[in-house]
Amino acid sequence: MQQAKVVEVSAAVLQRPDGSFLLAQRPSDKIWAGYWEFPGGKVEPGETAHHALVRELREELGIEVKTAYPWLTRVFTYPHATVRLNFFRVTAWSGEPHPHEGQQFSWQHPTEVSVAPVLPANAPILRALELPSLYAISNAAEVGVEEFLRRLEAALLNGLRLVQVREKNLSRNELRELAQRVAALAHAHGAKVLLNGDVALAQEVGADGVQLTAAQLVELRERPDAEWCAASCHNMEELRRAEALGCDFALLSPVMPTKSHPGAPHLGWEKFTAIAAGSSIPVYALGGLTHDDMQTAWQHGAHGLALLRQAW
Ligand SMILES: Nc1nc2c([nH]c(=O)n2[C@H]2C[C@H](O)[C@@H](COP(=O)(O)OP(=O)(O)OP(=O)(O)O)O2)c(=O)[nH]1
Repeated sequence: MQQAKVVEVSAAVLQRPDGSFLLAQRPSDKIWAGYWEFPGGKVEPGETAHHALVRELREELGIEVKTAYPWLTRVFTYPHATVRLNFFRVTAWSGEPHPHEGQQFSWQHPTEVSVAPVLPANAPILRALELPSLYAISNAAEVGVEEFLRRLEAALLNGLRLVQVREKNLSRNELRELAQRVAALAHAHGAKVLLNGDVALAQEVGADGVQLTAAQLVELRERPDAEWCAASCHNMEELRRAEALGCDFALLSPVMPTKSHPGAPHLGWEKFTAIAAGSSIPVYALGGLTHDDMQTAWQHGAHGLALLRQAW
């Protein structure tokens, strides 16, 4: 049987420092006219996805790309074609975007998109944009619960918006109480909380979702019924499982040697990129990293950083 041709497309999430991003309305002479999309277009023969991105933004918006990070790749089958959408986050450019092809533009915020309809392939992309760059993992047993909650509040005041409660050394009752307190505090600051490994307890304490362990990924046949579901991955196979299960995002670790597993093998950035490149879901880099590694993580295809001790 002949394989259907896949059309390569580059699309830009132009992001301003306040987190808003640009959507454009498809012109009346194109398929899916009137639908909202990220600026971009087809990759031409001989071009890389990055070249196509730079060319399309010059032609469509009249801007020059200064900084573009490879982000998500999504294959989607429309009645007219199967497309591979290579999304980049564009965080710096010169010039002011102008509609060179008569399109409407609109700057939107991740949690309150007010234009419709958006191209069908783009719904998970909009959801991914709700995820912040930093994912902080708890270490309450190590520093003490009260001290941890003090540090959590300071971090929330400083803009932290995504937290994982991961405590392997607490009893179930201690964990329940801690998770309830973390969820209450985080929600008061508009942050989300995921609980490691326990879907039922996550629901019970009012967490926003669950962080599946690699072992759970192997066992589960269906995505747990949680608003947010993430997965802890260490290789390509686990990341593919996380995507197939419908997880919203993944952690990929350990990128660098860690204090908790001295001498254990680590991925390094090259292998991290080889695994994360082409992922359809956001991937956070975890293991032996600090706040200073954020840009390096973005350059290697990560959505952001997950930090444990370094977060607090
Ligand atoms: N630009 C863009 N295309 C998207 C997005 N989401 C999505 O499914 N697509 C699909 C719609 C189209 O099938 C394909 C892009 O093709 P296009 O027709 O816009 O490309 P183009 O600007 O190079 O057009 P043309 O000159 O060949 O007419 O990708 C998105 O966010 N941005």
